[in-house]
Amino acid sequence: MTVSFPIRFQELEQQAKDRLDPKIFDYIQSGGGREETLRANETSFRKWRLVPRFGADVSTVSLAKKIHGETIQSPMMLAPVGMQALADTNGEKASICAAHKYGIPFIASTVSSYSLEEIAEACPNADRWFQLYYPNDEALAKSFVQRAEEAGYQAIVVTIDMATLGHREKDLTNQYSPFRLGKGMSNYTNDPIFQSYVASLSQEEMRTEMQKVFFKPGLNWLDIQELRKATSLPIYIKGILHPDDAEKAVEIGIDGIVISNHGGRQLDRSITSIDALPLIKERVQDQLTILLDSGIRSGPDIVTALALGADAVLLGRPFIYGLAIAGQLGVEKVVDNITNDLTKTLQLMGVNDVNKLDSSFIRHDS
Ligand SMILES: Cc1cc2nc3c(=O)[nH]c(=O)nc-3n(C[C@H](O)[C@H](O)[C@H](O)COP(=O)(O)O)c2cc1C
Ligand SMILES: O=C(O)C(=O)c1ccccc1
Repeated sequence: MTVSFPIRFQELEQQAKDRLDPKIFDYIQSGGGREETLRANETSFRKWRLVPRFGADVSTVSLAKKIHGETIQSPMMLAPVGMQALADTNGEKASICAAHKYGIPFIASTVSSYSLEEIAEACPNADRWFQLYYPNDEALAKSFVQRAEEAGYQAIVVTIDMATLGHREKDLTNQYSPFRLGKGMSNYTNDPIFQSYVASLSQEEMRTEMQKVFFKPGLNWLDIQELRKATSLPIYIKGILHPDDAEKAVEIGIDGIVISNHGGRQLDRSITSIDALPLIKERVQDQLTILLDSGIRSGPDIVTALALGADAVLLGRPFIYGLAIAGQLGVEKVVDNITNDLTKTLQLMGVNDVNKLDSSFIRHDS
């Protein structure tokens, strides 16, 4: 019997669960602490209600967005997710090609299964951004950025919510650590600087060395300012939730932010992204690009984020589940389904261009 590709998120998750090793599934699905934020990510979208208007011709709907002068075909991107070979052997190489089919950017993680060069080569015309876990080593940080530039990446996304790994109860119970298994090291082992550090070390010692440079709990605004000087690529900061931090990003010439609680995987009881958005937007207005993730599952979720002032959203677990179920085709099905939902949502709201969304289309259900 062939099982049809799931439409509902719950079924997507269930089919991925059926296919994956239980510990790997738990690693992907779970959140930090008691998973309060993970749950809130979904429920807080529902506190917003859409207010449709009548009279616009919605026979066609434009989803295209301009981000830094580049057009993306719909207001979404694939979020940086590490170690995608856990879901499918082709990992990031499958996901980036799926993203390219839909004309949306793929954001490659620092801890991807394949190196940033391999990912770029898998689909050379794809829009690609590089997510940086700022290493606790200046030379390595510079080298990552330089390699991303050389491999045609169009932006750097610095993730700032990883001072330490979240206290993930499921992974701790399962005693599962992708680090211990040596996953997600390709960008390190293929780096000339990293290679010079580990030349005479055993595999085991190399893994320890990688973990040592991975976390930079002392990461601060000066580091970001230095990075600003070191590259001419647009820089995004991912993990912003406070308006003061968004304002600081503007001050030092950052191009954009990703409002994110890391899909509820880091700080439990964190504010949700959609709840953080209104005050951040009020503070920074259009001074930088605003992206948002954590809990995006449907067309109405995307419309809510855009109506409140986001320029585009990032998809995390939904596309990873698609990848686990059917590789590249699975990612395409997920993007296709969410895109169709978005199109219909806009038509039913009387909006024929995604750029026309604003706060008049939304009301808080209090
Ligand atoms: C398995 C997994 C691995 C992730 N790895 C990274 C990563 O390497 N870098 C990063 O910035 N965010 C990482 N994230 C967070 C995502 O970029 C994104 O913020 C989050 O998944 C969005 O929430 P959602 O899954 O509810 O859509 C990861 C998320 C998951 C589920
Ligand atoms: O699991 C994560 O959310 C994540 O970002 C990560 C952290 C360490 C290694 C790989 C991915």
